Amino acid sequence: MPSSDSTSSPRFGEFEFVVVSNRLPVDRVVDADGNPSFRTSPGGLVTALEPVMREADGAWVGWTGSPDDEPEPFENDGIHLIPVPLSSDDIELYYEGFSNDTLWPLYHDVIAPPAYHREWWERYVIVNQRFADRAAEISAEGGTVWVQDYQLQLVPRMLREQRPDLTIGFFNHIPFPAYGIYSQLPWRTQIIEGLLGADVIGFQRTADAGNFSRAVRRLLGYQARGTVIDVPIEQEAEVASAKHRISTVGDNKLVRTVVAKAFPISIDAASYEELARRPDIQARAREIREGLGNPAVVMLGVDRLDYTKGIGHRLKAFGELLADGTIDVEDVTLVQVASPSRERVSAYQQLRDEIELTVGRINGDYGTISHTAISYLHHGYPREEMVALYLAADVMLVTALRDGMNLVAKEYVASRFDNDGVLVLSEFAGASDELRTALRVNPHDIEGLKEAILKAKSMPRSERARRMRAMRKRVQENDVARWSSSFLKALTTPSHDLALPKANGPQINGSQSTRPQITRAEARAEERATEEAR
Ligand SMILES: O=P(O)(O)OC[C@H]1O[C@H](O[C@H]2O[C@H](CO)[C@@H](O)[C@H](O)[C@H]2O)[C@H](O)[C@@H](O)[C@@H]1O
Ligand SMILES: O=c1ccn([C@@H]2O[C@H](COP(=O)(O)OP(=O)(O)O)[C@@H](O)[C@H]2O)c(=O)[nH]1
Repeated sequence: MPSSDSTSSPRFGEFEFVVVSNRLPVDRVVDADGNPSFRTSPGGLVTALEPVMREADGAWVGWTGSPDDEPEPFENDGIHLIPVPLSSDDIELYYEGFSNDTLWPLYHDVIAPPAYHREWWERYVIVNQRFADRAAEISAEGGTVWVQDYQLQLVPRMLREQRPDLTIGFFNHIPFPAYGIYSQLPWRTQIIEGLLGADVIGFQRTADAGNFSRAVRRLLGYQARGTVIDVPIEQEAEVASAKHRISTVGDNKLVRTVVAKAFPISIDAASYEELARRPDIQARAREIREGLGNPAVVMLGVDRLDYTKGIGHRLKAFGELLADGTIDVEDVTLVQVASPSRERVSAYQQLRDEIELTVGRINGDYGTISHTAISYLHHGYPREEMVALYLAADVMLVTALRDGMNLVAKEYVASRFDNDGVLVLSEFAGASDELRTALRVNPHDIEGLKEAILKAKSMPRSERARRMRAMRKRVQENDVARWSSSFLKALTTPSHDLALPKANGPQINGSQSTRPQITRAEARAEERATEEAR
């Protein structure tokens, strides 16, 4: 595999295409003799990027998931994996602290209070620099780097400072909050500046992209019209190396154009359908129902045990329906998978206690010897078991209070090749922008949630099929391969071709500027559309 030799300090690495994410897409496996090794984990992102990776001989930079682990770069399934070490202190301060106890609650509309600690921020900067240095070291001249998610928001700028020759993309998998919330962050300007190092910044929803552009206008005063933001040039080198994104505005001032736009992520829909059609998985789905005592209706929730997922609201609605006798424990069972997550962060420990107390109470109050109201599973399951659960479930409950996308909703739809099953979907999950024929709910409205659960339970077959067909079409058409290809296309397309109408712009180097002009009315219309999408 290509490697950079530190003794000769090459200016450029050899990889034309590099993905950078907090975690590498690998699982640690230990063989019979106790020897550890890594196996590529079959996530959607890997599936989507595998063909691009192979074609471009790409590399993936990230953490292996274990503290103080620094294996040599290795190759797996045609992907070069470049580990970045994180010490126990880094994990505590950068990952559990700043990423998951500051940014995560802040970006999810302060459902839980974010904690602001200068020590966490300082480590976030140090660790981001480590990821940026590694990516800078291995990227080929003029290559493309795609940075993933909120843990690494400073990487784009850090990378550009070292390597202005690179084309840099960033995708934010979680929401970007409204300015009134975002502005709490003591380091709000540094984060925005970090992100603006990218050429294209992708968000899950149009509303997220709008929130980001407004934050840029408020904090930095840069022009942000439509999906294009003008960023003043800082380095001469940028002008030569990023020609297709350089433009002039106002008094012949040079700017670099940055696109901030929605690219809703998806799943490898075909692979879910393939699994769902397998006889052994269908047999497992029947076995699951039998194991539950063959209730007339099986409801399902699948979430990381996270306060953003609205598990408590779902349990409250379900418990009240049992309490008022509208549903009967003999007829309806709720299976709740709550996979362990971020277990050292106190908000997550507290949530686990609350949820498990509630489940225990509901089961104690309404369960019978032969029927349990809630089958609660604090485990993570492999994909085959997930699909069996999706097939076994008459009703899928996704009641997130705020969620970037929620892939579970899309996986349920992709698995239901029988055009059956009802999806109850929170309007606060990114998926609700696309899955318009789901039963959409506001999870804070417990009465509304109860009504939706009852409606789902008794929905006629023809209506279930009509709604499911429309959602399946959407998920099949907009799968994860489309997501990655549309993002990468945006990254290599001049910004004016992406979003804005053509107009007569100023001249640069004797040629037409790449920066088109839009009228005030067009800018206002774009703002209105963004507000409406929210
Ligand atoms: O790595 P962890 O701390 O264990 O957390 C798991 C991942 O959770 C987040 O997922 C988000 O991305 C999904 C795909 O785009 C999206 O559907 C979901 O709504 C988001 O919450 C997180 O963004 C990842 O970085 C974590 O690895
Ligand atoms: O026991 C489990 C629970 C969840 N998942 C997967 O974890 C992902 C969860 O993604 P989502 O976007 O719904 O939420 P996130 O956890 O990323 O916030 C989905 O692909 C699920 O199939 C899984 O493989 N096993």
